[in-house]
Amino acid sequence: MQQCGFCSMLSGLLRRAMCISSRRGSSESYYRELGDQETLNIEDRSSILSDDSEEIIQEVPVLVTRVDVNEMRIMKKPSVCTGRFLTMHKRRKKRLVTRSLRLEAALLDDLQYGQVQCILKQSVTWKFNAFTLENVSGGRCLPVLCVHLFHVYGLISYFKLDAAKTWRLFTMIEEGYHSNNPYHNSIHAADVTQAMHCFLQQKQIRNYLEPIEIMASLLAAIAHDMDHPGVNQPFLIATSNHLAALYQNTSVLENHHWRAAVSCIIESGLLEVQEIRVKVERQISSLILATDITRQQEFLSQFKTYLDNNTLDMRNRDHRHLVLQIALKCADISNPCRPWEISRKWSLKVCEEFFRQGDYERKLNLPVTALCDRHTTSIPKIQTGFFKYVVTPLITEWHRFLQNDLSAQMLENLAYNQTKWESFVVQEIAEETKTEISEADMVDDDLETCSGTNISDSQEFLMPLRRSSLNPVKPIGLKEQLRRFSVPLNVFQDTRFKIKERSGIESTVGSLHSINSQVSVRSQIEHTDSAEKVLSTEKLLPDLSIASITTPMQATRLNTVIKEGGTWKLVRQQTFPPLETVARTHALLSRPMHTSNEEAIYPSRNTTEFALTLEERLNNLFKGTTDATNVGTIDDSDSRLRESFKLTVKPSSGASRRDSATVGSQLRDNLSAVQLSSSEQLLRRRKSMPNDAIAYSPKEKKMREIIPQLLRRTLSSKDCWSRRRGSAPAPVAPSELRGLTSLGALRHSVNGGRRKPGAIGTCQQWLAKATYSVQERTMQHLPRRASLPVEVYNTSEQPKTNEKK
Ligand SMILES: Nc1ncnc2c1ncn2[C@@H]1O[C@@H]2COP(=O)(O)O[C@H]2[C@H]1O
Ligand SMILES: [Zn+2]
Repeated sequence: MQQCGFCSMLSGLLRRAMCISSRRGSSESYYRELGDQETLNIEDRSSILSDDSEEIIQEVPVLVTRVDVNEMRIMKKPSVCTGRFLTMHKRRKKRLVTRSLRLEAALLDDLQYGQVQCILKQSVTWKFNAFTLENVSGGRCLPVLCVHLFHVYGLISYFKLDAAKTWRLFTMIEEGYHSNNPYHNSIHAADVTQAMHCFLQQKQIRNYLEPIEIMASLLAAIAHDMDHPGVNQPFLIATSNHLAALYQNTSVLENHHWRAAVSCIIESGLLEVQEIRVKVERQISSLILATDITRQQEFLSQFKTYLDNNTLDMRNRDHRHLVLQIALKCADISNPCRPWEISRKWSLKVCEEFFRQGDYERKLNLPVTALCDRHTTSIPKIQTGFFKYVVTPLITEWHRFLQNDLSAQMLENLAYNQTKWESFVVQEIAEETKTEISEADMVDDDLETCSGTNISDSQEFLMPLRRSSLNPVKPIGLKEQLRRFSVPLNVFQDTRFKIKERSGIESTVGSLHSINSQVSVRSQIEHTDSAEKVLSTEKLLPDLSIASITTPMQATRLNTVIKEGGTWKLVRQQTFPPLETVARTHALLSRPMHTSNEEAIYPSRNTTEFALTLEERLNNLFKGTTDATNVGTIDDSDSRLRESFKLTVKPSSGASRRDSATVGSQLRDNLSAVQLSSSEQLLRRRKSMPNDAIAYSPKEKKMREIIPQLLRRTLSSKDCWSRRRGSAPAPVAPSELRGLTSLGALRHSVNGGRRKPGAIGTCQQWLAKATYSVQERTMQHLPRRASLPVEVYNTSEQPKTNEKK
């Protein structure tokens, strides 16, 4: 149908504006243009637009953004232009009411169709760059890639999928990713999906797969990290996140990812045929569960056995499934195998996420996970370890299976990237040695200065060391800031990291963004650290994305998976600040001398009150019986949880004091163990203060005698010095000092009082080392922070804790 000049201009404008509504959250519009049935059935109300007002042209952005449909009905005369296009744009216009083009004018051009197509053409090559697709698709790389792949495989036509529903599903999954995660966001999902696509294209796999397996594999890759909170499983357990309770501390994240995926599939209504849906869901679940990196050894040895014995038969469904599991695992950790430019970007992002977790742990007074401690480890060190112990063993086997150009390319890139990071480690060590030598000189000076003073004054003896190493002077330049992140200088001296503006710390490529965030996170942390002597609850809230993992909408969706048709409700739970457990409250009440931020925050909370609240919450949680769905484990767990809840939640819980204390209170225990009644004064006391101004208890006196001796011994033995990055080595206190030094150790992670982990030889050992502090915490049965898991588990059958990632 021919359109008048005005109409074509208007339609052009509105067509472009429609990109906005499809940008985030309005899943259907993008795909409506493909003409699904629902769209074509729409009542034609083209009459709301007329062709007679010139001023409408200038006002279009305003009309589109501000005027609602009713107003427009009144304003406009019947239009002479009718037809499909106008029908569509009227529907879209509704959605646009809430958007402001003036605020987001740039979005008009954000979907660059030509460029998107160009990048999508590369989606079968290993050099594919998900970041580029993200840029040219206006931040929508995941659904754009997925729709493309579903077309490439002919899945839409084979399964007769509704195009709008398909788009909707991908949008829902995309929204399920936390865009504020540096690493676990929808770009990572797109990257893994593309890697999976590359693997599925290999003849050893492609020739044997059934369409349903292809669809399940792609969907599993797309959704494999859905709703990832940006922290690992041990963190969720330690902070008693509701998901840890829900999934019984076992593959918590993976369990959550697959359930989130299935809930989206159900809600999108994409797979209407029950039989297909059930099959797909089952496969997705098994594939996503296999991505639990702590289970790598298990899968790898199984795969190895087949390869060693040459018994892998791709005509066998189970064998095929194992290969798909391995493929997804490889895809998930394939970023080290990408070309250096892309790989480096992922490395920075994943480490940034780790370091953020470390910052949260520090803020929460939890032991800082070794891998996440920006003060004691570095990006190159993390990368070399991960590449060597986790990626290489898996990709080597994968190459043994594929034996083709793709796998050879992956291994080649991996080796190259590993060499790069190793060279940075070498430079880092050289830098460190230089710094240590110069700082050791300073320490010598300090010691000389101290030599005339009373050596028995342990606090003063500690002061110069702690001052220099733990409270470094605020950096001024970027170089210094980066140095303190333990990243070798030359990583950033690379032209890619050149700074355009000193103040803005802008880089020539986006990769510096992550470094900037590190810098900003770090400086933020430092700022708050120094600003708050006493942590308040609000300040403890580290990040909304973690605090509120599972948004109300997602929770509603998940309920359909967890308890289909039941009244069971997964509620959004505020994880931070941790809730007080009954036992914790009891312990606090029984020690009125101790003050904590929790006490300050909840002064009126008493045991019974809290128990009731908790009971109410749990009753809500377990209310109603349910139909068994495909998630039987949860059904089983419900009754167990309910039972154990009855057993454990009693107002006067007899839990031991140690069990009930938080890490924070352990610090207080340490202090009280040496009866430092005036500990705060002691910590602040300066040399100038006369010694006899404080009356020491016998224990404290003893400590004051022992500490200098131990310190002297420690300082004279270089071996005992922990290697701190970029500052004077701080003494590692022997076990006798544990009580006191844990104050500094836990807070500042100066390897304080920890055993030196043994040599690393396997993936498991590396992972164990990486999450060392968490393991230590688990092994010592240090108290978990308050909230659900503590109450709901029967201590006699405490579930096995999986160290995840
Ligand atoms: N380049 C990397 N360096 C260190 N760890 C990584 C890297 N890439 C992936 N990982 C970890 O490996 C895990 C694989 O599963 P996830 O994607 O859930 O989370 C990933 C990270 O924790
Ligand atoms: Zn992942």
